[in-house]
Amino acid sequence: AAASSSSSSPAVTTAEAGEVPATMKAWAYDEYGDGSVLKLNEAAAVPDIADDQVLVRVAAAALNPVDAKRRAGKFKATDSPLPTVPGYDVAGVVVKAGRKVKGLKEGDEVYGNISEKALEGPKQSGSLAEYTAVEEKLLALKPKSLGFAQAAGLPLAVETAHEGLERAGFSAGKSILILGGAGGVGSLAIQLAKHVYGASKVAATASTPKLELLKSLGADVAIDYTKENFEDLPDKYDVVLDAVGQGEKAVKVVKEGGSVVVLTGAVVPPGFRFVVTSDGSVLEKLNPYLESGKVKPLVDPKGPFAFSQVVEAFSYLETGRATGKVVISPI
Ligand SMILES: NC(=O)C1=CN([C@@H]2O[C@H](COP(=O)(O)OP(=O)(O)OC[C@H]3O[C@@H](n4cnc5c(N)ncnc54)[C@H](OP(=O)(O)O)[C@@H]3O)[C@@H](O)[C@H]2O)C=CC1
Ligand SMILES: CC[C@H]1OC(C)=C(O)C1=O
Repeated sequence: AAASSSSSSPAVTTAEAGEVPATMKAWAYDEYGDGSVLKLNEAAAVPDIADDQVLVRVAAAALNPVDAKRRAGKFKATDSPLPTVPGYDVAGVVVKAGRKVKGLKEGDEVYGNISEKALEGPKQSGSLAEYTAVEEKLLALKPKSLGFAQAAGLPLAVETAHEGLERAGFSAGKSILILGGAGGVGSLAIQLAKHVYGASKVAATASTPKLELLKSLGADVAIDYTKENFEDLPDKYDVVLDAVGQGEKAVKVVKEGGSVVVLTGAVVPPGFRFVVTSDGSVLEKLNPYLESGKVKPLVDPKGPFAFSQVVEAFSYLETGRATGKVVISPI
């Protein structure tokens, strides 16, 4: 399921990129609810760009659980107004640049997580559309060795994994347990911990069919949660990264003075939770690892899903069984 390193032919040519229509196709919902509120709008307004933004012709997008939680109204108190075009992760081509944009130009192939704060005023017009407007600082040039679909599967998940490791003070020689190693965040957290940070030991949990995948990503120990409880095993870790919602169990296996980073669900001391901040400079920092294939995006083999299949793609994501990222491509 690991991404191929070949770059797929872009869905958007630079020539096409030069012509910006007034309307576009976009998936949207005007009320909170389950997947049935999602409708394909054939004539949505192409978003305007601010001075510090670029307009991206979307080639690929990826789904995140936060898209589904947001659509369910879980974050309505701090959400942007309805109607919403969902989608945080984008890969595509710059077709227009605001007058304060310095580092990007028309024709650049870019990728990123378009909402700086995932829960506080996320973009109302997201990446599940033909065009989206994004601040330059949230984007990076797409790694040349990755296709648009592979690149779209990185931003929010890899930024979360990176921020979690940074907030935990993870560093070379430390041990880590990753709860949910086969998911979008977990599959990248294993790779970052092992191949970027130089972990002494990476353990991760998944169900039986995914254990070999965890090892292929860099895990030294793959724990089958359908057969044993990690909290009953003798091993303790410098850091535990919880991408499942097992914060109360996670604290039982952290070493004295260690860190428990919780991405979702209950938090008990010494655990802490954070919400990812989008930052293009993190993608730039990781670029050598991504270009070389030392860190690979994992695109769930059930995809990439066609743009017309977004509802089906969300249904699959919401089973909680996705392996890596659910990607929508081409758009
Ligand atoms: N705080 C923040 O900023 C962020 C929070 N999150 C949250 O983190 C969580 C994970 O996100 P993401 O990785 O994108 O999710 P995914 O949908 O990609 O996770 C799916 C994976 O979870 C695994 N999984 C499910 N249950 C368990 C379990 N009990 N033990 C081990 N693995 C399990 C599945 O493996 P299997 O089939 O083997 O069970 C599957 O491969 C979500 O709740 C998300 O909302 C994500 C990003 C940012
Ligand atoms: C409270 C964590 C929330 O924020 C993101 C980005 C998720 O996926 C969540 O569940």
